[in-house]
Amino acid sequence: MELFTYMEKYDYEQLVFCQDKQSGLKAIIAIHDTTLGPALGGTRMWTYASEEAAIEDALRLAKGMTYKNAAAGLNLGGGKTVIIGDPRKDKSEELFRAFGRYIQGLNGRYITAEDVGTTVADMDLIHEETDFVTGISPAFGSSGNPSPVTAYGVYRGMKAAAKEAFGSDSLEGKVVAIQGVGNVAYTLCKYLHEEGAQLIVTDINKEAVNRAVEDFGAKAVEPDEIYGVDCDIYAPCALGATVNDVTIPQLKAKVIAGSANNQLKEARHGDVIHELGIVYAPDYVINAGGVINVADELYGYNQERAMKKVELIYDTIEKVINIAKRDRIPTYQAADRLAEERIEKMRNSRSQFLQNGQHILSRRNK
Ligand SMILES: NC(=O)c1ccc[n+]([C@@H]2O[C@H](COP(=O)([O-])OP(=O)(O)OC[C@H]3O[C@@H](n4cnc5c(N)ncnc54)[C@H](O)[C@@H]3O)[C@@H](O)[C@H]2O)c1
Ligand SMILES: CC(C)C[C@H](N)C(=O)O
Repeated sequence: MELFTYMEKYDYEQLVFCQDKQSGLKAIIAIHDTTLGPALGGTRMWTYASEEAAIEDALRLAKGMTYKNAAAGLNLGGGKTVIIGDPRKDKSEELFRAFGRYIQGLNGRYITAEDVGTTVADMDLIHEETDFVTGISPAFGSSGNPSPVTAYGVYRGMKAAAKEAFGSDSLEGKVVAIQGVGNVAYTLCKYLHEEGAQLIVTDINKEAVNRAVEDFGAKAVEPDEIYGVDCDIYAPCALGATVNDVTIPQLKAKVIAGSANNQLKEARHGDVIHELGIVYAPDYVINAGGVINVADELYGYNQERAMKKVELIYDTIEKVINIAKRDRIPTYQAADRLAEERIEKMRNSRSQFLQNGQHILSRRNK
């Protein structure tokens, strides 16, 4: 990959390579856009097939955070880190503290949090070296694990999408097919069960499936059966790219609404489901609950205030659907339009983030 050509094409600001021999740290911090404020995005720890694959992932995820944060109405830009390593074997205090020092070196241009492969305990170690980390333990007055809050946002967004598809936002009696019942989807199942939805679940982890069956009376199916089940709503909550040429012809759902990042394998799959009349709740809009929650730490964390903001994902999904109808475009394009318009409108107020030398983060700890 010609890095500068790529960065110029998609307008990335900065790419930081971090190497620490003693701890084994190899990390890439990608900062896509700080027009709206400092770049906030999680740290993913993963065993990548190659260094190029890790760089590509960091770049792609960072740009996704620019759009997620903008569409969520946050005054934050987009960035992301990937740490190359196996989260089951390669974690250590030295590694996360070394990483924390690199973040500190960016002096607030980038703020991190959890992502796939990292936990609250890891964020606490990073916090030993820097204040530019969120999703740390409630013991520090912070917000902790973002997953349950992400689930609440997905639940709210699913209701808004259901309203468009079925004429009512009630999920009572609706059949929801959930792919992956991990951290986010377990709590999502709880909300759906409480509202009287019927659940069909799958996971490659049998324990996770059994828990959903026992706790919420869910019906279990094999992983490759989930796409073709009779259901009203398909909720991808495991991997990306599950809306593709192979799965779309199997889908019976009228709504796609789940937590996974990058659900459409390619943009054109968003066009195909639009043509089929499926209401798609764009992934980065519906799964913004976690980032909205951790971002509230920057103002001194208040759970009630954060949950109120997350509740508004319902309204944002409605707004996206209305833009899609108004402009006769698929919802994934409408979401991009919403995010890009906000960034453009705010571009001129950029200097205000450093007005009188005051950074947005100076509000923290007050
Ligand atoms: N945790 C958050 O706050 C958050 C925020 C935004 C987006 N997301 C996205 O939501 C998704 C779920 O996140 P999570 O934190 O719940 O992760 P998780 O790892 O706890 O859960 C994912 C589950 O999917 C299962 N899975 C993996 N491959 C599968 C397959 N082929 N078929 C069926 N199940 C499979 C795993 O066994 C696991 O139980 C991820 O894509 C993540 O990027 C999470
Ligand atoms: C900042 C994090 C809580 C963000 C989360 N990992 C996401 O993809 O939205």
